[in-house]
Amino acid sequence: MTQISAPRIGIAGITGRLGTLCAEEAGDALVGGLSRTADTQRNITTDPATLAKSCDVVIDVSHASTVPAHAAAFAQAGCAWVLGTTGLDQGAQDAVNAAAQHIPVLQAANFSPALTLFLELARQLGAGLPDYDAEILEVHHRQKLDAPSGTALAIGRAVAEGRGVRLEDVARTDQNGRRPDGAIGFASLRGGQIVGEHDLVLMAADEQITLSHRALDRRVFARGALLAARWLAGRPAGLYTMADALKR
Ligand SMILES: NC(=O)C1=CN([C@@H]2O[C@H](COP(=O)(O)OP(=O)(O)OC[C@H]3O[C@@H](n4cnc5c(N)ncnc54)[C@H](OP(=O)(O)O)[C@@H]3O)[C@@H](O)[C@H]2O)C=CC1
Ligand SMILES: O=C(O)C1=N[C@H](C(=O)O)C[C@H](O)C1
Repeated sequence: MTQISAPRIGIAGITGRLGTLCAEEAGDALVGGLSRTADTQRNITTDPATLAKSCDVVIDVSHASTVPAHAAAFAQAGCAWVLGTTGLDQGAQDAVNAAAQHIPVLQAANFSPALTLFLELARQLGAGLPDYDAEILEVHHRQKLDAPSGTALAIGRAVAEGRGVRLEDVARTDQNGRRPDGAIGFASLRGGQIVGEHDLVLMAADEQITLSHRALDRRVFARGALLAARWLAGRPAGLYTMADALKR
C-alpha cells in the first residue's frame, strides 16, 4: 500500500450544507468540487471525470441520483471515493460495489466517531436481546430529502446482523396492524434545523433500553469525512467503513 501523506481532495456536493463545511475543513488540500453549476474561479466543475483527474480522493456528499455516474467516473480515473451520500437505491448500491473492485471506497451514512461506535453497540444489543422489540427513531432538519435516514438504516442493519437476519426481511416502516414478532421498526420526524438525532429502543414487557446519539454541530460529520479521506487515499481497492478508518 502507498499511503498518500497529503492527498489532494475534491468534494462532490461542495455547495451543500455538509459540502461547504468539508471544503472549510479541507483547507489547502482542497483542489476543487462538483456541482450542477460550474464555477471556474473556485475550480468547481459539473463533470465528475474532470474533478477525479485532479484529485487523490473525492468526498461525496451530494445526492443519490449522482452515485452511478460518480462510481463510473471515479473508478475510471482511479480516484479514491469517500461516499457519505444517503438514500441510495439498489442500482446505486450495486454501482458502488462495482467501483470498489477498482478503487478504494469508504461508504458511511454517518461520519461521526460516536455514531460509528453506536453501530457496534447496536449489533451487540441485537445479538444479546434477540426477542426484544427493536424500534429506531430518527429526527432531522426540514430540508432532508430521504427517510428513513441512512444512519437509521445502518443501525437497523447492525441489529439485524446481530440477530442473524436480513434487514430487508424484517424492516417495518408502515405502523398499521399488530407489530410482527422480530420486526425492526423505523420512525422519522422532520422539522426545524435539527442536525441529526438517532435512538435505538429495545423493549420487552419488563424492561427497555435506549441508545441515543445527538449530532450537535454538522461539523462533526465534516471532520469525520476529512479523517476518512486522509485514511483512504492510496489504499488498495475495496469497500471500507468508517470503523476501518477509526481503528487504532
Ligand atoms: N455521512 C454523513 O455523515 C452525512 C451524510 N449526509 C448526506 O449527505 C448528502 C448531502 O446532505 P446536505 O449537505 O445536507 O444536502 P444539501 O442539499 O445541502 O447538499 C447537497 C448538494 O448536492 C448537489 N446536488 C447534485 N445533484 C442534486 C440533486 N439531484 N438534488 C439535490 N442536490 C443535488 C447540490 O449542489 P448543486 O445545487 O450545487 O448541484 C446540493 O447543494 C445527503 O445524502 C445527506 O443524507 C449528510 C450529513 C452527514
Ligand atoms: O441529511 C442529513 O442531514 C444527515 N444525513 C445522514 C443520514 O441520512 O443518516 C447523517 C446525519 O444523520 C445527517
